[in-house]
Amino acid sequence: MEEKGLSIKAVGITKRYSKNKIGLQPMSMDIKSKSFVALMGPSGCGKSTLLKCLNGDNPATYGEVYIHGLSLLDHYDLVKKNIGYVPQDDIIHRELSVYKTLFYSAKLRLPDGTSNQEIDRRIDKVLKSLKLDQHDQGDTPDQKDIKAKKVKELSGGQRKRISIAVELLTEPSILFLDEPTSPLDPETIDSFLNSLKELAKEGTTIIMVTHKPEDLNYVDEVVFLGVKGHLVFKGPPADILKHFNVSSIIEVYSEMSDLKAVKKLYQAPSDTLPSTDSNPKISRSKADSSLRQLYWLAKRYLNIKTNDSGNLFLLLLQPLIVGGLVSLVFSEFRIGVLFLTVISAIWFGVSNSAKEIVGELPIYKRERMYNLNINTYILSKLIVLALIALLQVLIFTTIIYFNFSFRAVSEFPDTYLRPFAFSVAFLFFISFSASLIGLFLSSYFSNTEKVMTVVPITLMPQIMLAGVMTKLDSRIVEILSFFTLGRWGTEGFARMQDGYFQDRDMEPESVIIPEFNPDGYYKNDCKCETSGALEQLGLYDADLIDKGVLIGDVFNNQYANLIAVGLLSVIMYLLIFISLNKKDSL
Ligand SMILES: Nc1ncnc2c1ncn2[C@@H]1O[C@H](COP(=O)(O)OP(=O)(O)OP(=O)(O)O)[C@@H](O)[C@H]1O
Repeated sequence: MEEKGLSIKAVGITKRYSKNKIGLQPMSMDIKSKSFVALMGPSGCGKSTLLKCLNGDNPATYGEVYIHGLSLLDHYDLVKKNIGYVPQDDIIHRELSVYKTLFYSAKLRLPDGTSNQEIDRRIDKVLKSLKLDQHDQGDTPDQKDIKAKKVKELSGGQRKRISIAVELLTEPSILFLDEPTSPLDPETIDSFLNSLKELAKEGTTIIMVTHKPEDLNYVDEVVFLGVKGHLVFKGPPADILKHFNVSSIIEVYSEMSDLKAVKKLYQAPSDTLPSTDSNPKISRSKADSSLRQLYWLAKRYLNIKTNDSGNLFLLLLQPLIVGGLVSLVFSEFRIGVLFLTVISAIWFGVSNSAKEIVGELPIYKRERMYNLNINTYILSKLIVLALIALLQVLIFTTIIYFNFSFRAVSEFPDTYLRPFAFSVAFLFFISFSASLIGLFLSSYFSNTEKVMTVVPITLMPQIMLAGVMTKLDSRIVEILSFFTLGRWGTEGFARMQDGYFQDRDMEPESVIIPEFNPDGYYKNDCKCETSGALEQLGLYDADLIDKGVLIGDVFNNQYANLIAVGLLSVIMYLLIFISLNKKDSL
């Protein structure tokens, strides 16, 4: 299949989406090395679909694509590093500086052991080749070098070029660009397309989706698709008007939006189709070195978080506000304080993580195509989110601890949140586990709005099934509560508080959180045995234990709570993995 001078050979490729929806009609094409190709056609005709079939992002249902003579499906792990791809969305983080964006991408993509000097050399080279090393017009000499600017300070066109620069760092032999000129003004388009033209001359084959007729002045070839994924033209730009017998590209667009006209000009493949069997999914190899990748992913993520100082400030303000409110609302230490402490820890975890994957989905997908390992990606998120959760829980617990040690229940002066270090550790575990819930939502849904709609729905059961609002007295409700952190967290935290006092052999009347009724607190002489925090939760319906639905003794210890939270975390981790894995190839 090796054919000299060819970068891409597509043989009888066809794309069908689910429900047999047509993506591409059968087509074949050869794309020569070092050529600059424009891919055009009316909206929705299948340009992005063709691009994704050629680069492996979403492979063809039937037919074969060969990259430098190697089958894309059979040798994906070999050929993927020759491919650069910038989808329609930017594939860079807005909070990082341009230099850090390129530096981390190089660390994540280039082979282990590439020196920092080599990385700097490549960064300078790609910035120069995309003409990003020059100051903007009107810049004063003391204005920031582009490398020091944050991505969010750049114009749309500059951002697009930085996305391309990320791809060029690995010196790919083929570059796929999906509508790179859309956000550019005419003057910038000229310098941008000239720089792509030079890149092609130097050896990079470029396939670029575009809607702009002017872009044809810069390319060597045009591939034109008509509606419903029909190939209708492939040739030099100078021939296109003659081929369609029209006087402007706009007329080509209007003709090729009509299915009848399209069918007349459709270029069906002449080659024998290699197979009519459905293509298998592309298999992706593991990362080069998972530990090294984990280090750079976590470092980049931490850098993104610390660079976004406004958001970091709000994250740390949360425990101050919520802790302050709990202190304000409760005049004494009651079961409600324990409950709200646990619910706050859950809230911190879920809200910190809910946007973290969905918000960078195009970046994740692109890096996954290249060499990203799903486990290292999830772990890198968890490391940084754990750090944030620890800080939040520490601030929150400190507020609760000091406030209620001053304002313990008047008749029971020993009653306030303790022991401090264990409380922080336990709440951190709950918050960390809640981060996994947030990450799961973030990995499952395809946009941030959906995730934010679902977050409150996820939190409600944590509140309702914790056994504080009401006794869990039906079998189904009790069983449902097993799947919430609210239940295991509140119960475990209550048990920890009770245990502390029991271990200290304190006077019975100082048992933590005396039960409150409208006439005051139960005193030792009438109700001391049921005055523990755990007893006040509506959990463990004795009836259900009698009937054998619950195994009372097994659940009745602190470890059971920790194990339950641990198990929920493992389930959540697996769900995140499955959701991310499903995004690989649609
Ligand atoms: N993942 C998908 N599942 C189902 N249908 C899809 C999917 N992606 C694209 N399509 C459909 O395939 C057709 C071609 O879409 P595609 O995005 O390739 O067109 P396009 O020419 O790139 O459009 P535009 O110029 O608007 O970007 C459209 O009808 C689109 O709705």
